[in-house]
Amino acid sequence: MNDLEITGLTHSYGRDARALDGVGFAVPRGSIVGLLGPNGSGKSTLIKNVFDLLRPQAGTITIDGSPHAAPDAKRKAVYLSSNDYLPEFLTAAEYAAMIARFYGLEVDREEALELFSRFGMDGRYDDLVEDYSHGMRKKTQLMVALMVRRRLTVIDETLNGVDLEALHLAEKELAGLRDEGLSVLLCTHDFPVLERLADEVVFLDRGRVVYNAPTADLVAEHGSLERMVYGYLESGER
Ligand SMILES: Nc1ncnc2c1ncn2[C@@H]1O[C@H](COP(=O)(O)OP(=O)(O)OP(=O)(O)O)[C@@H](O)[C@H]1O
Repeated sequence: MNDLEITGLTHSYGRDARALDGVGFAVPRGSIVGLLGPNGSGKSTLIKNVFDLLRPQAGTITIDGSPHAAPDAKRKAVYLSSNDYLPEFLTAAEYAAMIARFYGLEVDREEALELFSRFGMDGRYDDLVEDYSHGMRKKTQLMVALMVRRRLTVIDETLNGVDLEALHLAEKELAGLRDEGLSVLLCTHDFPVLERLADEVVFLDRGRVVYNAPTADLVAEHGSLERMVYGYLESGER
């Protein structure tokens, strides 16, 4: 069973070259899949298609077996965007309650406070987002996703900008989601994080999948994910 399955996904903006050109891969249930690619390779376009913010021009996307635009599919996935935009006029508690309500859930305040404390934000849960630093906003996005614990969590470079301690904790929390049988699509350029955490890696370039294999196989073949990526980019294969 796949929590996310993409086949033949194609997307062009206007008449320019295709941002996505027949992309296909899956996020198997209970796994963490890393999504890698240089700037402009199509990662954000792919994620926007998955969350129905852009319409696929060809191809299919299913979430837990349902077409991605269906309400039941949307309820099963949560998206952490690469920016740190949060409603400034809400407290984190109000923001968490609002996101939870989208999924028909209620936040357990004790659990939320405990999470905030573990992520180094003790006593800040009822403060306005307006007063948060960039890293605190990124951590808030992550913690809210951990509170709602959806079948599929898609992280678009959200971990960039959090401090080392929070990153370490985030890795443990994401591994915890996997241990519960939930899935994560983790878009990051942090090669060591992917090598530690991702079961599989998808490497995109110019809207096409270049590599899609278990991380251990890619590391065994290329020495490291970093060498795989830079080796490919420096080669004449592009
Ligand atoms: N709104 C848009 N209008 C026109 N072209 C776009 C638009 N958004 C993205 N593109 C183009 O589509 C291609 C893929 O962009 P996309 O943002 O999906 O890549 P990315 O892998 O997420 O890049 P980055 O790592 O820089 O965030 C690029 O060539 C980009 O210029």
